[in-house]
Amino acid sequence: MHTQVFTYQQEFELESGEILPEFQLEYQTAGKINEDGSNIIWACHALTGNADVMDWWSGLFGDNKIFNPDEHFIICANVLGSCYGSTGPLSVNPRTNKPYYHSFPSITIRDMVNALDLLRVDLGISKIHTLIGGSLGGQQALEWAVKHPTLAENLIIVASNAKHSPWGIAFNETQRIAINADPTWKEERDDAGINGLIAARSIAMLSYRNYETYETTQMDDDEDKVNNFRASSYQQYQGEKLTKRFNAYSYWTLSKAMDSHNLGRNRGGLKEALKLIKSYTQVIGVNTDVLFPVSEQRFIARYVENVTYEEINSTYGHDGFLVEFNKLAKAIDAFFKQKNRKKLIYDTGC
Ligand SMILES: CC(=O)SCCNC(=O)CCNC(=O)[C@H](O)C(C)(C)COP(=O)(O)OP(=O)(O)OC[C@H]1O[C@@H](n2cnc3c(N)ncnc32)[C@H](O)[C@@H]1OP(=O)(O)O
Ligand SMILES: N[C@@H](CCO)C(=O)O
Repeated sequence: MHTQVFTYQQEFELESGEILPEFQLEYQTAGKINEDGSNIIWACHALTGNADVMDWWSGLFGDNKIFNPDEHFIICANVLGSCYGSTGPLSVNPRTNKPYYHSFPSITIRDMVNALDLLRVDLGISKIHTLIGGSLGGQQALEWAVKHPTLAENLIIVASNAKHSPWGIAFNETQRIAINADPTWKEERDDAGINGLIAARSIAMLSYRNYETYETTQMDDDEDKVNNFRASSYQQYQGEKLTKRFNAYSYWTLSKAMDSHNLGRNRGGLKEALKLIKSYTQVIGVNTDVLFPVSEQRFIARYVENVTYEEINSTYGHDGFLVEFNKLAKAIDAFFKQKNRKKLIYDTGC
């Protein structure tokens, strides 16, 4: 994929009323936009993902895959607040010439989408063939489809929700409590709260997987064991692994953004907001997802007008949306082949 950076050199007002003096988004593209601009696939990434969608969603995006650079123009941008080239807490605040660190403002899913939309306009993109996202990425895609009902012809939402749940917020808060308990978190340095982040990711894994996943992958063979269990080293390993590619500030910022997600805010409620979506929509749930349970995807499907709902079976829980490539590809293929689809190509003009 081809990596580029979009810089918005004006003040950017956040939902909170706070101002970012400017921001940048790192994004990656593959393939070429066709003559009538009808082949654009825009992917939105999850919490710790990045713009390289052909890497983390390699079963769906790539040569000979359902979304491929021969047929499509594929684009994915790293979200505002993250740490893969877009403006986030470790970026230098142009007003102080120092990293933002703890002074980085709170951002919401709407702020993320407003930033993505400025990138879209800058690229002269007025219609999207398919807007797709999972988890936090699905929250962005839904928000974008509500904000601009005629932008995307197709909308694919995987393992996501219309409003973040008390259960999801509780998981996120518990992870932030772990970060806050790290004495270094109060400091102003790149790796502040890093041990807290290890604990946070370890806690998060329990919501991304489930009892059966651990039974299947982390059962010890040695029945005589009383210590050093596989499940323990797995939790340690996953926590430490994240610290090699993420920081506690972005983790905090993005988990707070996830908590903020509510399509119905200032729109007369969730049902009214979901009814605004005009895209052909496919909502996909993973049957064992305990973090974004299928009741949340069914709720979305109940109120969006042109919608199909698909549930995939997986032992992976929430992370199923990142690993069950064959099942996802099959479901998406069936969605595109649905009969009686009217041709709906929108053009918003830019
Ligand atoms: C620069 C980058 O890395 S970009 C990455 C972009 N990130 C994303 O896209 C975020 C989304 N991705 C994810 O959340 C994850 O990668 C997933 C869900 C897709 C897959 O999770 P994984 O951690 O790769 O899979 P899984 O849970 O099976 O764990 C496998 C790892 O745990 C290790 N492991 C498994 N069991 C144990 C154990 N008992 N003790 C210690 N380590 C263990 C494996 O050796 C393997 O290590 P590796 O990742 O270094 O190869
Ligand atoms: N494994 C995913 C979980 C959030 O959906 C991630 O790290 O982004």
